[in-house]
Amino acid sequence: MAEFRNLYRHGFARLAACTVPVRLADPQANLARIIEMAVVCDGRGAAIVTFPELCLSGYAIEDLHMQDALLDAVEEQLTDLVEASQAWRCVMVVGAPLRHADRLFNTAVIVQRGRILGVVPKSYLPNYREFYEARHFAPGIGRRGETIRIGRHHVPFGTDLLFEAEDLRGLTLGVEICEDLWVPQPPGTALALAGATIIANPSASNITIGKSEDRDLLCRSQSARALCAYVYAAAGVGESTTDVAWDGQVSIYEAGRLLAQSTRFPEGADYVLADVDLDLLRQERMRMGSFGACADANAKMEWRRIAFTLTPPTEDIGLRREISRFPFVPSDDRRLAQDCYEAWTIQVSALTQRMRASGASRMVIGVSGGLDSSLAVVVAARVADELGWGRDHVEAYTMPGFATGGESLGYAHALMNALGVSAHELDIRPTATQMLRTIGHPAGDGAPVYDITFENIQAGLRTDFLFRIANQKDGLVIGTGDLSELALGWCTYGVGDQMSHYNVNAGMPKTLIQHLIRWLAREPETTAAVSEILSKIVSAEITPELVPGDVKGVQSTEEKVGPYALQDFNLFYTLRYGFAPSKIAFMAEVAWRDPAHGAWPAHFPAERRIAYDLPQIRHWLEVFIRRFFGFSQFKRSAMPNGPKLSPGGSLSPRGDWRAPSDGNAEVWLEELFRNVP
Ligand SMILES: Nc1ncnc2c1ncn2[C@@H]1O[C@H](COP(=O)(O)OP(=O)(O)OC[C@H]2O[C@@H]([n+]3cccc(C(=O)O)c3)[C@H](O)[C@@H]2O)[C@@H](O)[C@H]1O
Ligand SMILES: Nc1ncnc2c1ncn2[C@@H]1O[C@H](COP(=O)(O)OP(=O)(O)OP(=O)(O)O)[C@@H](O)[C@H]1O
Ligand SMILES: NC(=O)CC[C@H](N)C(=O)O
Repeated sequence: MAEFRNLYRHGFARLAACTVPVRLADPQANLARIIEMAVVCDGRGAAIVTFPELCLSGYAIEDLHMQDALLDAVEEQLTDLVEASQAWRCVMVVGAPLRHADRLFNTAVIVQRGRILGVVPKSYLPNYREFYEARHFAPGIGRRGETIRIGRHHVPFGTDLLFEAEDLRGLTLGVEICEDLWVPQPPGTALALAGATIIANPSASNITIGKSEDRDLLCRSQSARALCAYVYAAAGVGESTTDVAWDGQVSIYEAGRLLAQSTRFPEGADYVLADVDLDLLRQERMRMGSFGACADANAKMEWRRIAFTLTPPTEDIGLRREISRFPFVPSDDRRLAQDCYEAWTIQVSALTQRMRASGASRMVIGVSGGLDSSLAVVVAARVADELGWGRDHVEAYTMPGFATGGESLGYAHALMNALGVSAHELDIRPTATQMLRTIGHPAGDGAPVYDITFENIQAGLRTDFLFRIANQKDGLVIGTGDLSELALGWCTYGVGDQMSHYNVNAGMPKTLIQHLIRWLAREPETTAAVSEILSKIVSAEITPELVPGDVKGVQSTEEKVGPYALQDFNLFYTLRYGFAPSKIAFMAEVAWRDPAHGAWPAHFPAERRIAYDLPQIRHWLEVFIRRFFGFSQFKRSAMPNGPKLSPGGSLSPRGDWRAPSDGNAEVWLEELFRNVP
């Protein structure tokens, strides 16, 4: 179990960004601080530990950089660092001034397990405003394929170095130094295109008002554009304040997302750790063919790939990374409100366009009193407003069947009335009974045989009625099935709720629908009557109501297909990143095992803040795999049009997800059974 819970086993790698107090021009004192930090970070299981620019000598020491006594001392201390590093697994990136080819370079020295793996010189030297680096250093740009001597070590030197872990898929390190990130074409871009997944930036970036935001923008955008992890370690305490000041901020980013950041102006040494997802980076690069095309266009350059063996930890060392319980739903209140607004606006604008373009004059919709059709009818009412139609152009039908509860029926009527749409009740039972009898089904004569045929006849007749009413009234049938149901195949195919003329909910995961309805209920534009009924609907149990309740209580959808919270989690990581089931299970356990850990989305009811343990996670993931890969693709391959909503993906065969309708789930099940205890 400890092995299963090890982050390295699931494609994560722990990175550290450190700032250490420097003593100006005192490499021995500085090495002592660096070693203290390395011991801490290595002990916490870090694979790569990045220190600030020129931290062995101090950055802001001006012409002292040209003193042989200092430069000799730097080399001596580096030799000591190499010795000390035999005790650790981590790769260290340490800033040092080094002499080479009759010049002085501002470099990063990459050290691991008693070996200097290479030395990367700073490509671009700032020599403007408060910076005078060109007075001391030679630019590293264009220096490739060289060897530098440090004490008795002869090691690769240049901007052409990539450091690759032989025993951890996807861990390739590239290094650039401070100003390198400020230029239009940072060396890190070429490094990433050549395969670096992690860019380390040892930096000495003095602080001025507002500069921390500028750095954040640069790091974040570089990590997004180059699809990499970006580690930024700035110099802080002890740097000379002769003319400037330092804030020692260290940060770790991944593909546009800030993973960890220290507070600024620490009093001494400080560090952050974050676990980056190497699978996510690899998957994103593989998926976005444009990344590969850009790499090909830059393929002229030659690279030296320095291999090293990491021997990552194998025990449970936790996961230093926030995994949201609801990947489709942000926890942050403002972000969630913004996402709900956007989802709602996308639905309204998409359906408005389709109504305009089709020439139809009405929307026909089945309203059950459940979540999906409630959202869809509210959208339809708003579309009627947008089109200047009057809400009577929304032909809403509630169609009680054999299992419709009084509560749902009441909600359906209340919602239709509160919205002011054309409200109808159409009892499908006589037709359904007739059909059951005609095909010789025992339920036609009242026998309690509640099988799939019994269920689907009801779902099918509702659809049949809606389509014929649409013909009769010049309307389009508005579909209600959501993304989560499509993922699970939880709908009745063809002659059933799988089909419509346009499905406004096709891109909407169930976990987001609940929040969107809560958000709509709170919106100032929503009338009190609509708001009240929406609040009731969102609190009710999710059920298709196709099987009479007196047989087995309310027919609970989640008892059958699993909690939507988990199934949306499974869907997100399967669809967006193609992660293996064992990795999804590992992440789900981190997210779900402790209700007290991590943020819940705002307004999420306290009584629903529950935990799932690994056996439950494994069980429902198996159900997901069987339904998603093994069963339901034929329903998606034939699905009607509807807008993509979430960056997590859509399931349209014309959009994010194409798959064979006659596939199977073997490879995923086998991986799950083999790798999840
Ligand atoms: N690969 C494939 N390619 C083409 N056709 C394939 C197929 N695999 C099965 N089929 C056919 O499809 C049939 C199965 O599909 P289907 O007829 O849809 O039926 P099925 O998926 O078995 O049942 C529908 C399920 O969805 C639930 N439901 C229905 C309506 C609404 C909601 C809701 O909560 O919103 C839930 C309902 O409770 C029931 O459990 C098979 O019997 C077979 O005839
Ligand atoms: N009693 C009903 N009256 C009218 N339409 C219904 C009724 N029951 C189901 N439908 C239609 O079939 C769709 C699927 O229904 P079902 O209730 O089985 O699942 P659901 O996904 O939970 O949807 P909802 O949350 O809208 O109930 C509904 O969205 C609705 O359009
Ligand atoms: N050390 C450096 O390269 C600092 C330059 C960088 N542009 C900064 O302003 O922080």
